[in-house]
Amino acid sequence: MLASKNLSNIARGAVRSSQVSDPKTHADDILTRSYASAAPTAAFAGQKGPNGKYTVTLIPGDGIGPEISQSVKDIYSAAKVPIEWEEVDVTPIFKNGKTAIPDYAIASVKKNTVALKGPLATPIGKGHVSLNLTLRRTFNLFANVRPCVSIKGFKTPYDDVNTVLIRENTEGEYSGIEHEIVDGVVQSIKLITHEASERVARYAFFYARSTGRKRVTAVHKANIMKMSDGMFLSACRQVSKDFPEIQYDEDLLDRVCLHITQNPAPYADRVMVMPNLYGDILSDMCAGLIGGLGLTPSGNIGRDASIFEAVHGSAPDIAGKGLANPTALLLSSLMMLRHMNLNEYADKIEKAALGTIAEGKTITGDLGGKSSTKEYTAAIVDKILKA
Ligand SMILES: NC(=O)C1=CN([C@@H]2O[C@H](COP(=O)(O)OP(=O)(O)OC[C@H]3O[C@@H](n4cnc5c(N)ncnc54)[C@H](O)[C@@H]3O)[C@@H](O)[C@H]2O)C=CC1
Ligand SMILES: O=C(O)CCC(=O)C(=O)O
Ligand SMILES: [Mg+2]
Repeated sequence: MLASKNLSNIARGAVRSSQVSDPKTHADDILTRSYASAAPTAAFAGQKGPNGKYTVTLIPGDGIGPEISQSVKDIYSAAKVPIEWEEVDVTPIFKNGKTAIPDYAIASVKKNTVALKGPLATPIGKGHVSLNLTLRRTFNLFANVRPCVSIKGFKTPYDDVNTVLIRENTEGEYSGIEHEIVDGVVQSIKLITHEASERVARYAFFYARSTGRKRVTAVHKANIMKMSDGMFLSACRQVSKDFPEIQYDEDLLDRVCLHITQNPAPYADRVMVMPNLYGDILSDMCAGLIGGLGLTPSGNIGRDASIFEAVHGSAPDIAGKGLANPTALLLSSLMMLRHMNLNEYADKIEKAALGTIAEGKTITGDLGGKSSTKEYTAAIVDKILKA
């Protein structure tokens, strides 16, 4: 349960959000609200140093991570964002026979309470555990907020996608509890607790309230996973009673996939909350509706720290070629700025980035353009300097 102090911070967020835009459905009008990150607590949203700047941990990551992180750094310098980056490398070390994230990297996030993270690659099958999941668990980043909004200037079958998906981020199918019972038989445990389900459900209702969304939909497969998803639903139902002004309903994951791809418009009125794996898959599917993974941000929100990262991975197929689209990481960083209450910087950068895409002259290959990561970044920087 969130402390009452935190409730009032969220209420303040609600006032800010309702002031920034009216409830039209055009992408232009909803963007600011959609990339909002309703902070669970302002007390843990960055520490300002004596020089007036915030120190933020930066994990550049693997594959395209360093390229897109450099792009964010260049854009932040141009926009004079009062942030000093504390760059850390999370290449795993071996500690007590297990893979671990280096202590100094953990200490940096703990101290700064806010981090921006590039993608981290995870070996398939054998090899070290996902460091992304390790970070989420280490800092108890219980809610993964994944907004997905149509981008003006990039034509897709729909121009009115505006979904917000909140994924339980610490357990479920991602618990990593697996064992071989006998030769040829493996068991993988989907762990669902009432506590974690209630916590993420409460966050989803807070988020809906503070961003002007009128409904929370719990997405599940409780027809099949009667006990685990059943418990997730019972926690959501219980929490919904505390938010009488927000409508609550439930829908099956497969049906949601069908309906969103047929017509995403009705989903613009709500927040969808769901167990871990469903959120992982559904967020990539939604990204496909707006032009791909180069465009979708996310925030891993906890009480003591928050880590912002793109929905996408390390994109090994294009790494090191200067082709990556840095927009997803940039938009994640804007969620971070709003989380830190640095809204004016976020607005300035968002306008320049989305304006560059809308013009369509200097865009990356995934959006049908011919520009490199650096050229696209330079176009955004140019817009910021001329603003
Ligand atoms: N949060 C994280 O750090 C995540 C890490 N991963 C890890 O990343 C590695 C690669 O995973 P994949 O399945 O290949 O997924 P991926 O998301 O890295 O790539 C999927 C496709 O989208 C494209 N793409 C992704 N980001 C792009 C960008 N910014 N600009 C242009 N195109 C982009 C890639 O080129 C690729 O064709 C794996 O080791 C996986 O475990 C995957 C997802 C999230
Ligand atoms: O940790 C990973 O390698 C993949 C995680 C992932 O796909 C996600 O969080 O969306
Ligand atoms: Mg994923």
